[in-house]
Amino acid sequence: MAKTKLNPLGITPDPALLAAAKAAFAQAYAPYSKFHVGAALRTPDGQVFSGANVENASYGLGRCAEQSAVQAMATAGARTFTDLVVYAESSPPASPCGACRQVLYEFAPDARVVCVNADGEVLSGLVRDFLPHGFRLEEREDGHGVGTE
Ligand SMILES: O=c1ccn([C@H]2C[C@H](O)[C@@H](CO)O2)c(=O)[nH]1
Ligand SMILES: [Zn+2]
Repeated sequence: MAKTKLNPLGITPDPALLAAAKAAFAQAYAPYSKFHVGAALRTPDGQVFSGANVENASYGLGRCAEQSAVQAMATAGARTFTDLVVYAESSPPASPCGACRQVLYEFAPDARVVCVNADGEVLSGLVRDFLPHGFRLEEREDGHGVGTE
């Protein structure tokens, strides 16, 4: 596939991850924005975790789909992922917000991100492309937060 400005990785979403992201999308709780999003990621050993956006009457407490998926992964004991698919029906596809980029960067700065919509439009990049100079324990030399986890 030819690389485009929005899809520099020149990739299409993994079918299993796309199916999981669509299933999560169907469960999104977004009565305020009406903007449904589903996300699914795969760990190096092949486990798939998904999440949807979950909003709140106290708007600022809403949780994005990408963060929901990362929370599911971490809660299951997994600590990194190789691929993330984000599904929404917008054009261009939903792109992870700044907060999500930092949450993704914590666990998988080198993961591939593929954002896609119902028409198959793709927005892609590595997590580190979405968040240049991200803040991460392993990449710091000042000993910040070095612990046992
Ligand atoms: O990549 C994105 C972009 C937006 N949202 C959610 C946040 C909010 O619930 C709604 C509108 O921004 O969509 C996500 O979950 N992921
Ligand atoms: Zn977000």
